[in-house]
Amino acid sequence: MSSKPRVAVLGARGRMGSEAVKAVTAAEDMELVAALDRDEKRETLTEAGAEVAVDLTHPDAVMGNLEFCVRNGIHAVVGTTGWTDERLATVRGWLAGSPATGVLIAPNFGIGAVLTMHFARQAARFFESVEIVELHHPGKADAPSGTAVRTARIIAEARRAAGCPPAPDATTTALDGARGAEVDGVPVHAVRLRGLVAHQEVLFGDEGEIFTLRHDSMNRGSFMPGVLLGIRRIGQTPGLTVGLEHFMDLGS
Ligand SMILES: NC(=O)C1=CN([C@@H]2O[C@H](COP(=O)(O)OP(=O)(O)OC[C@H]3O[C@@H](n4cnc5c(N)ncnc54)[C@H](OP(=O)(O)O)[C@@H]3O)[C@@H](O)[C@H]2O)C=CC1
Ligand SMILES: O=C(O)C1=N[C@H](C(=O)O)C[C@H](O)C1
Repeated sequence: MSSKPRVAVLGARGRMGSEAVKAVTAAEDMELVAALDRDEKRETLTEAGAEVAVDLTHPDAVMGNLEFCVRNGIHAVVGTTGWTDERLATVRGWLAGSPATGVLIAPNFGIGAVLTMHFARQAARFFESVEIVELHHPGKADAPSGTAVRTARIIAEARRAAGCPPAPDATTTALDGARGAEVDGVPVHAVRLRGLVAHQEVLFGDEGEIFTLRHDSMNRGSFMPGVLLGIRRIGQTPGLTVGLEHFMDLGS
């Protein structure tokens, strides 16, 4: 990769993409060479000589974009949501055919959001109960958020490893959705409200105490240090990396 990575943004007219265009343009150690949105052809990436593509599009679009990038040896920094184990396995398969290429999938670029997940992993085994509430702007396409799904999986994995029993819940009758969506055994509640940007609470409870981890992104600029970190590191990180924490030297 060049000493100044040549960067393209996909989804460049969107809420996140337009911020990323500004952030990459303002960063002195990288160069914006393409800004693509819906209906613009992916070949622009190769024509522009892009070395890193930042995908901030839509769950329906991201797989096609990534296949193109990996096939052409373009590293990818992905914020777009909609990830399942099957999708991740497909990306790993593409990368097997292009072993020098790196793909970072970051459920959340917010440094505080990554720390929330890190601390949630540590707290998970100490409390009987855990639930997640994520709160977002009403323009969001997917529910629950990718961050909430990832947080729930991290918590569930830590609780399984520690041999924790399921959280107590005496509910026998409920309206559909009243107890949220169950992600790996963790209830996740999604709020969509005008005025919000991106927020999450992880609630841990035990006899006589509640422990709450909360993160608030007040604007989309809050995600940009994480996006730039991903661009700076992905060229030296071949293969699939899931989660920005792997670039943050957090230790255990
Ligand atoms: N990881 C993180 O930290 C964050 C991740 N996100 C995620 O990023 C994604 C984008 O979010 P947001 O910016 O709010 O969404 P927006 O809808 O504002 O932006 C998405 C942009 O991508 C465009 N687009 C849709 N399909 C394609 C395509 N096939 N090729 C190129 N561009 C396309 C859209 O065009 P059109 O409007 O015409 O559909 C739009 O301009 C979501 O999945 C969201 O959850 C968001 C915030 C932070
Ligand atoms: O769509 C959003 O806005 C966000 N999407 C990501 C998610 O689904 O977790 C990250 C952040 O929550 C903002």
